[in-house]
Amino acid sequence: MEAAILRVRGLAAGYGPVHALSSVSLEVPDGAVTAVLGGNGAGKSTLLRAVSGTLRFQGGAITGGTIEFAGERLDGRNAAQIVAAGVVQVPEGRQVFARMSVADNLRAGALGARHGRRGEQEARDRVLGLFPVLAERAHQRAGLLSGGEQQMLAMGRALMARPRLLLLDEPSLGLAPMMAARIADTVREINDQGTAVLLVEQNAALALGLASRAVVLENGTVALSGTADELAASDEVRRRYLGVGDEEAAADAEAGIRAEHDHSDGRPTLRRWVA
Ligand SMILES: Nc1ncnc2c1ncn2[C@@H]1O[C@H](COP(=O)(O)OP(=O)(O)OP(=O)(O)O)[C@@H](O)[C@H]1O
Repeated sequence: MEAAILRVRGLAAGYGPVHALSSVSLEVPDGAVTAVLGGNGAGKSTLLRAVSGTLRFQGGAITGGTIEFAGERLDGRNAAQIVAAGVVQVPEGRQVFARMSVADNLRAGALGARHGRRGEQEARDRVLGLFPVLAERAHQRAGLLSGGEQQMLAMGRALMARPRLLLLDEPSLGLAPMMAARIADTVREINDQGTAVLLVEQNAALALGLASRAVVLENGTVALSGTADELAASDEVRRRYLGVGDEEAAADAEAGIRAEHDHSDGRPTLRRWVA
């Protein structure tokens, strides 16, 4: 496994009386895609918000533990400082600036990252290379884009800050399967270009196809962690998150996922997390 770029240790977080995360520890390797799976309310979004410093915008707070990015502590820093450090979140539901043009949304993404004009131009070239449709729609209001295009814009806006780590919250949510597959291809391309990705997804098949490692959150704690192959081979994950009931369907799902990975010996060594 590559060196970790993000290290979360014993993280606890909540919203007033609501304890959303407790004793969460995980490592995100540099340059790879790491997936976070889990059912509704498991704490996935809370984890991303804690890392990006946006928890307080939702009335939440970190109550314990540490978050370290590239050797520096992020917990205690505000959202703008965390963007400047190289971590940018694409929130669930896209949240593009609906009344602003596509071009202005992208411009807004570069604010605060302080990469200079040349850096901004390089970032824009990269974003428009990944999402040519955003160049075609540059002067259109963001609110008029389709759901898939808004997801592309939200990801493009985040990339304008030139993050080293991109946090993606449910990028496939509400999208038709073909558009979800296109978004997945782009996540792979973004990662191939050298950006580490922490991906929260309810679509476990899609997430495990993209990720090299994954964790499963249950009730605010890490229940399982391992390589994507190990998790994809786990009966528990297949039953609960891949929606696979019978053996034939299980084989199909696994074949689809394994096609994305170099599979070595095929023996799962899934680790049940002990906090
Ligand atoms: N802004 C908030 N105020 C109060 N409680 C919240 C808030 N956001 C989330 N919660 C609670 O925190 C817990 C974890 O929620 P979180 O949104 O992190 O889960 P999730 O795994 O992302 O679920 P989903 O897939 O439904 O978004 C849940 O009990 C949820 O009700």
